[in-house]
Amino acid sequence: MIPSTGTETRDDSSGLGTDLVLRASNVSVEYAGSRPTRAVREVSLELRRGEVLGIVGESGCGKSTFAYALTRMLRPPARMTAGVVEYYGRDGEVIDLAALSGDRLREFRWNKISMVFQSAMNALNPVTGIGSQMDDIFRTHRPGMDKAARRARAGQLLEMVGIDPRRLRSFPHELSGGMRQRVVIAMALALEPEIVVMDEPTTALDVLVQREILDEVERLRAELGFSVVFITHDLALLLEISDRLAVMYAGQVVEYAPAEQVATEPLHPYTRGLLRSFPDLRGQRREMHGIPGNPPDLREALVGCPFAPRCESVFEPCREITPPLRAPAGGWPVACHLHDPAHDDYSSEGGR
Ligand SMILES: Nc1ncnc2c1ncn2[C@@H]1O[C@H](COP(=O)(O)OP(=O)(O)OP(=O)(O)O)[C@@H](O)[C@H]1O
Repeated sequence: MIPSTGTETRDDSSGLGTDLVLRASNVSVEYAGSRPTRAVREVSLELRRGEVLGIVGESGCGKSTFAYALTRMLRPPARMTAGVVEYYGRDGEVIDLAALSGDRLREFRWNKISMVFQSAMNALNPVTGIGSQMDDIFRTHRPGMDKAARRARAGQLLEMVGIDPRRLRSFPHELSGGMRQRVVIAMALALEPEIVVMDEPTTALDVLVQREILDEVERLRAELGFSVVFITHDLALLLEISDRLAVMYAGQVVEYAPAEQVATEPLHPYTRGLLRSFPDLRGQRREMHGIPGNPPDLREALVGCPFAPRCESVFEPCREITPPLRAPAGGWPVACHLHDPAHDDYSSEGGR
């Protein structure tokens, strides 16, 4: 067991603590089948109190599967085949999520960690009013609350995400997509969790609504102090909202760094490719170049660097040796031979 971090300090004035709240160590997930899909491969990430950790990568690189593993929501045929996910409480308690089941797991999920998915419609029950869905959360998890208190709190939560509390009487189909997603966010925050995992929460919405909701999430995070794991394929967006960023490719983390470092000096050729694939949100126009080719089939055994077939800087070791995620001197973790001093001879010969 990893020791508790209860002695670490916290800077409450900035709202961004330095202590851990969640740690994934060497997590691997497989989808069973005649040829199993190794969707997540030995991923280790840490989430600190109050921070936004962004996870980015193209479709199919394992982001959602990892999010499900973090929240103990994997369902067969998915199975966590290795690794540990641990929650670090404020009081120094450490909980291995694998040890939770039944009521304890349900309780943990709403009280400590909650999840917001891309499709609000899937998260809401279409035949039940918003008010009664919110009421259910309190009835289940706060049995001491009476009806009036539950109703007042539900109204307060809607107001918090910018929705008129009279909407408690509405059904999901009577709300716009943006409003539904706000309702889902309000529900995720209902029990004041310490961690909110958001998987493409605004992708289905138009750009203006997306912007409003992201501003709202940022405001709430500053106010309530929860941590966010934010998953998307949109790197430009993540650079704006994240403190740190993990870039995933083929089930692995290939770069893990503070967002401003990724924005200004990305190390991995894949990260550089992603940066070139999106327009700059700060208004600078630049030509967009997608990354040619496709991510590998995760049912195949991968030899060497999984990005090598698409990499503009590929050199000798890449096709044979899988680069480990390692921080070069003065740098941050990156899985690329270009940044491994052992290969300096090759990489200086034009690899970059
Ligand atoms: N239910 C499933 N059964 C089998 N394989 C699956 C299942 N769900 C996902 N996969 C596979 O797992 C791999 C990772 O998928 P995952 O959805 O986690 O990636 P992602 O990065 O979140 O992509 P997206 O952005 O499209 O959601 C892919 O190869 C995908 O085909």
